[in-house]
Amino acid sequence: MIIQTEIDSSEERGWATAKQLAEALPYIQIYDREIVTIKYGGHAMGEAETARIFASDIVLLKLLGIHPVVVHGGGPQISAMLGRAGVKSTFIDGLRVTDDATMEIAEMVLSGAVNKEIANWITQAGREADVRGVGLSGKDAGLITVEKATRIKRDPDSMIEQVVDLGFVGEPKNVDDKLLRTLIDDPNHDYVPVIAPIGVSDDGHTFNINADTVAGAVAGKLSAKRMLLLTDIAGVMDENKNLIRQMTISEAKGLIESGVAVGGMIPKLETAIMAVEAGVEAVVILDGRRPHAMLVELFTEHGAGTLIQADPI
Ligand SMILES: Nc1ncnc2c1ncn2[C@@H]1O[C@H](COP(=O)(O)OP(=O)(O)O)[C@@H](O)[C@H]1O
Ligand SMILES: CC(=O)N[C@@H](CCC(=O)OP(=O)(O)O)C(=O)O
Repeated sequence: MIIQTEIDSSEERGWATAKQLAEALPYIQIYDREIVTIKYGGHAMGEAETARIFASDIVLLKLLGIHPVVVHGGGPQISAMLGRAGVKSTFIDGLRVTDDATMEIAEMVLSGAVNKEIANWITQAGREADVRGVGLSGKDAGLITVEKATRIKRDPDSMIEQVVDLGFVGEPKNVDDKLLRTLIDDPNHDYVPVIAPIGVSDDGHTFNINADTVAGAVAGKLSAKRMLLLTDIAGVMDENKNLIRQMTISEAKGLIESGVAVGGMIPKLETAIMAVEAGVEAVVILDGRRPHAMLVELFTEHGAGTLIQADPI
C-alpha cells in the first residue's frame, strides 16, 4: 500500500531535483563540448561504492556534453603490491624512486589492474547509453614520450647541490593527442579515455610517471577547460591548516617554496602551475572521496576544493 504522505514527500523531492537541475543550466552551458581532464588519485579510489559513484558521475558528464578524459594514479595500490613482493619503496618530493623491479610491478598494477578496472566501471555505469571507458597507457599509440626525471637537492648546511637519480621516473616530453582526439571526436560513440601514468623514452624503455604530472601534460595538450585533481584531502591547506579556496599560480609557487606544501602536494601544485601556463583555464584540487565532488565543483556556484588560476594581468 502506498500512502498519501509518501507520495507527497517523493513528489517534493522530485520538484527539488528539477529545480537543482534547472539551476545547473548555466554551468552545463559553460562546459558544453569542452574537455575536462580528471586525475583520479589512488587514495581517492577508496571504497568500491565511491568508485562506482565516480564512474557514474563520469558517465553523467559525458551525457551532459562534456568530454571527460581520466588520468588515474594508484600509488597506494603499487605500494601494497611492492610490500607483498618484499620490495622497499622510497619517495623524493612525492616521486617514487623506481628501479627495474619497481617498474615491473608499477606497470602491472597501473596498466594491468587499475586502468582496466576504471575503464570497466565506466563502461558498466554507462551501459544503458553506450558510454564506454577505453583504457590506455602512455605506451599505446605513442601517447606519452618521456625523458628521465631528475631532482636537485641542496644540503642545508653546506648548501652544496646534488643531482638525485630517481631511476626509471619520467617527465612527459610529448603527449601525442591523435588517438585521444579520435576517441573524443568520434561522432557515433561516447568514448571516455582512461590513461595510466606510464610513458616510453625515445629508446623504448618504460618509465613510471607521477599521475598528477601526466594529468597536467594531457590537460595542457588538449587545452582542457578544467583539470580536476581528485585526492584524499578537501584541498590545499595554508600554514594554519585552513582550506585555501582560490589562489594564483604565483601563490601556488610560494606554497612550495615556503614548505607549506610538502610530499604528494608538490607534484600536484607543480602540475597545476604547468597546466595553467599551458593554457588550461583553471585547476581544482578537491576531495575525491566525497561522493559527487566533481558535480559540486562543475555545476554549483560555490564549487569544491582549491581553485588555481593564472595571475591577474
Ligand atoms: N599544504 C597542503 N595541503 C593539503 N595537503 C597537503 C599539503 N602538503 C602536503 N599535503 C599532503 O598531500 C596529500 C595528497 O597527495 P597524495 O597523497 O600524493 O595524493 P594522491 O594519492 O591523491 O595523489 C594530502 O593527503 C596531504 O597529506
Ligand atoms: C613516479 C611516481 O611517483 N609514480 C607514481 C605513479 C602512481 C601515482 O602517481 O599514483 P597516485 O596519484 O595515486 O599517487 C607511483 O609510483 O606511485
